[in-house]
Amino acid sequence: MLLELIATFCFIVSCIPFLASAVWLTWSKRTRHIPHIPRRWPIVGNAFQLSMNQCHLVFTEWSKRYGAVFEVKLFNEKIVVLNDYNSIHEALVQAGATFAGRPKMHRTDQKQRYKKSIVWQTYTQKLVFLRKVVHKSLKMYGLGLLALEDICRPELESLVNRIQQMDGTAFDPSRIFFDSVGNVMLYFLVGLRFDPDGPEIETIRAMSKLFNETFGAGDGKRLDVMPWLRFGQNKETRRLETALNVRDRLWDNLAKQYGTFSEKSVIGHMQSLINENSDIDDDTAKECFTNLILAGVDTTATALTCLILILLQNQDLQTRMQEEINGVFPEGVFPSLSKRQQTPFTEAVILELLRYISHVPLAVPHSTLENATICGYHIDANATIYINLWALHHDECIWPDPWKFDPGRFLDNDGAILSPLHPKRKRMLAFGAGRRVCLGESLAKNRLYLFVTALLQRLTFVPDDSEAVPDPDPRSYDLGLVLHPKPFKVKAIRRVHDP
Ligand code: HEM
Repeated sequence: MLLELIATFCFIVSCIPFLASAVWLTWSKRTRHIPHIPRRWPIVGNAFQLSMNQCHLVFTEWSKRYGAVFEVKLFNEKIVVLNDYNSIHEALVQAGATFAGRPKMHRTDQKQRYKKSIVWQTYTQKLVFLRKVVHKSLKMYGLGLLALEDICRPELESLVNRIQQMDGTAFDPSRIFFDSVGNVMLYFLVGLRFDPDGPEIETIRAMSKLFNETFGAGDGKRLDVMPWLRFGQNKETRRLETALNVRDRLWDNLAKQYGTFSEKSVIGHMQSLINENSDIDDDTAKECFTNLILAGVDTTATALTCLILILLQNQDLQTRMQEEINGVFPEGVFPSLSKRQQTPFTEAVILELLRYISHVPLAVPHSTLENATICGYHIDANATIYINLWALHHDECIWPDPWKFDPGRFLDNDGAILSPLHPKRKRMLAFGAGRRVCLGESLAKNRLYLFVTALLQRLTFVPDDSEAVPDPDPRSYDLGLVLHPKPFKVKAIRRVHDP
């Protein structure tokens, strides 16, 4: 008996080191510390290693060396960057409630914009309410397919006419697309259309450029991480002030001219709630107007511009799209969303365009609302999180030869478009995912389709021989909130259809 007791005791004692190391291993696995980008300097952190204007490219390179989840330090701010599907999906979808915040930033503190905005507000009851209001009015007003077609048709007729009247002279496509997409958006938002050569569209174009430069993850970020910049007169501070002043002037002029907007429009609907809901005031309506104009115009107009740039280098692709489009929408038949399934190649081109250019490369910064774990790494509450959609969309494990523009990635062997549940489609997250997913996803996809089909149905785009066409490879684009290709000109030839 005594011997048995001694043997049991010895057995237990000998197990202790094994048990202790098992507990330690499990614990340390669960609470692994996020890899830091090495060579952090005192005070500046990794700032010298990070070229701000190309930070999406640098992050992607770092992810190959340090793993899909890492932390970078810019002065006082620590940013966790998520670079692959597993980490991004875990944060945005599986732990969506925890990662739905927005970080506090000096740039969005101005005039307390972060309390009024959809894009910059953290995850509050008010944000949820504003998202619902916008979603409901977009749906009621125009997301019905026929209504969207009705709204786009006059704009597209006018766009194609404007281009045809140029009679083969070269023009800047980004400008002319901005006008038309802008007018569709203005109609949704305030129920008005404006003369493309008039002051309103001109102001919106200027405002869009300023906001793109000011609020992107690139250069504009300096104002958040280098606090001393806020006190002097420098490029960044002046640009932020000008951006907000231009925006205020536009809003005041519209208010003076039109008062409140049609209740059927998104912002008019919001204005009608001002007396009912103490959370909504005129500043909230103005801020949401700004958010939606900026998020809804530049993104789509730039995608169209990039497509034209890609087609200039790839005339076979253009011809194949035109043949498909004309087979379903012959001359005189306005393209219709109900026939989208009959144009799988065009659909695949649009999906590949959104993957290839990934023109909102780092989404909008997120933040954690509580302590969290991603891929086994501990992340503190209130951490800033960058979602590197650029890295996800150019990940060779998902997209072999990622720098090749290949619509075939989204087609099956029979030439049909892959189902939205196909692993490839699920890994294309151009609009983000989860609680902060882009509010305009359906609108953007449907509108892009109508613009692409209406343009190629009647026009062929060819290079302007007098100027070199810039590289369509998105690695050469300029970073703001949205990536933009270098400016270029194009010629359009009116298509002559077979009788
Ligand atoms: C090709 C076109 C577009 C692309 C690629 C795009 C992409 C994105 C992305 C990546 C985000 C950030 C998601 C995140 O924070 O994780 C976003 C947010 C947003 N987008 Fe879009 N977008 C497009 C068009 C539009 C349009 C047409 C609208 C107008 C209704 C719109 C309104 C918004 C808004 C309001 C947000 C902020 C949502 C929030 O913070 O809760 N976007 N978009």
